[in-house]
Amino acid sequence: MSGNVIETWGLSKQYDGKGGCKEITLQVPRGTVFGFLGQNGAGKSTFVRTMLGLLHPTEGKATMLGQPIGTEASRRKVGYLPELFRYPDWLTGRQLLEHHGEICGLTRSERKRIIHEVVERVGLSGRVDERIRGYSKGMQQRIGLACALLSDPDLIFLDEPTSALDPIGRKEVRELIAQLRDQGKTIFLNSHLLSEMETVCDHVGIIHRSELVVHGEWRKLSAVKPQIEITLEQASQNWHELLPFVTENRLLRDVEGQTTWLVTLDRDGRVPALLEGLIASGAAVHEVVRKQQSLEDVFLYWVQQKEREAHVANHQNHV
Ligand SMILES: Nc1ncnc2c1ncn2[C@@H]1O[C@H](COP(=O)(O)OP(=O)(O)OP(=O)(O)O)[C@@H](O)[C@H]1O
Repeated sequence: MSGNVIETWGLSKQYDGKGGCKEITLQVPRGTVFGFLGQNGAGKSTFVRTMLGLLHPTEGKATMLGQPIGTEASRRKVGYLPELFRYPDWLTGRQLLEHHGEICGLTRSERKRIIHEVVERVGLSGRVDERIRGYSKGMQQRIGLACALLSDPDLIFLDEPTSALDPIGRKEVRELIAQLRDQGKTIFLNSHLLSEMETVCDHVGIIHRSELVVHGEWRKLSAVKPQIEITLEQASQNWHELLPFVTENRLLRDVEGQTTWLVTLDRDGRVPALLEGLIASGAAVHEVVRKQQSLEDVFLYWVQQKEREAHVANHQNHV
């Protein structure tokens, strides 16, 4: 098996030729937390459900843990927490886990040990013998997470795992995800909460209008549009016009003769030329700070890029 736990080649699942996900070619490396990002209706759930064999692809192929999707072997070491799944609420948390454990093929003694462990892990100790009917949304999400972990999976799909949790619960789930990754597990995470994804994900894939726009280590993807915060004195009014690689500039502060600008460069590696150009124009450079882009910046950049490409293609088709 390669170092990738998920590999897809032109995988599509469309509904009457529309929507869903289209021609997705993607690799998810083992031992990573992979964030799958997209707006509502972008195609995230369709992709996950197709990988899990719950939907049949309309085109392309894919493997999970080295096995073709749709087979029992591909799902054997996979856990899945669907978004806001409704569990039979007359059961207690423990009864639900017992049922899931049986389905996973765990023996009675394995169930006893593993249920104890996962309940501790998801922070439900002391509440597991209560009926699910009385659980808050956050507790229901925790019991769902416990179900997803029962079979000690190597690959875990979590669909919006923290949407119903309070800030402390979210932090606990982030820590749990990091622990699972440290044990060598791979976590495939669907979430709209980009600020949360940013702290926990190493790799991301961005899906827009059913198509994968880009995927990889998100901090490398952020290098596409470097931004610098720079503080100057005696800068000429039009300093940025003299430097063609400065694609955008915004005055952030003007304090006691020093102006601070947010400068966007056309590509990486331009900072020495920026400084040379500024000094040659007579400006004194007081401070240069590289701005780390947020995952939201990265997401918006790629989605807007995709929209621009679609607009140009549409325009050309109409000429
Ligand atoms: N059963 C279906 N029949 C027809 N169209 C569908 C079906 N399921 C999803 N779609 C369409 O496919 C597209 C992708 O939907 P999907 O649920 O995969 O998106 P998503 O990214 O998971 O959205 P969300 O974040 O809102 O859950 C949408 O346009 C949706 O309307």
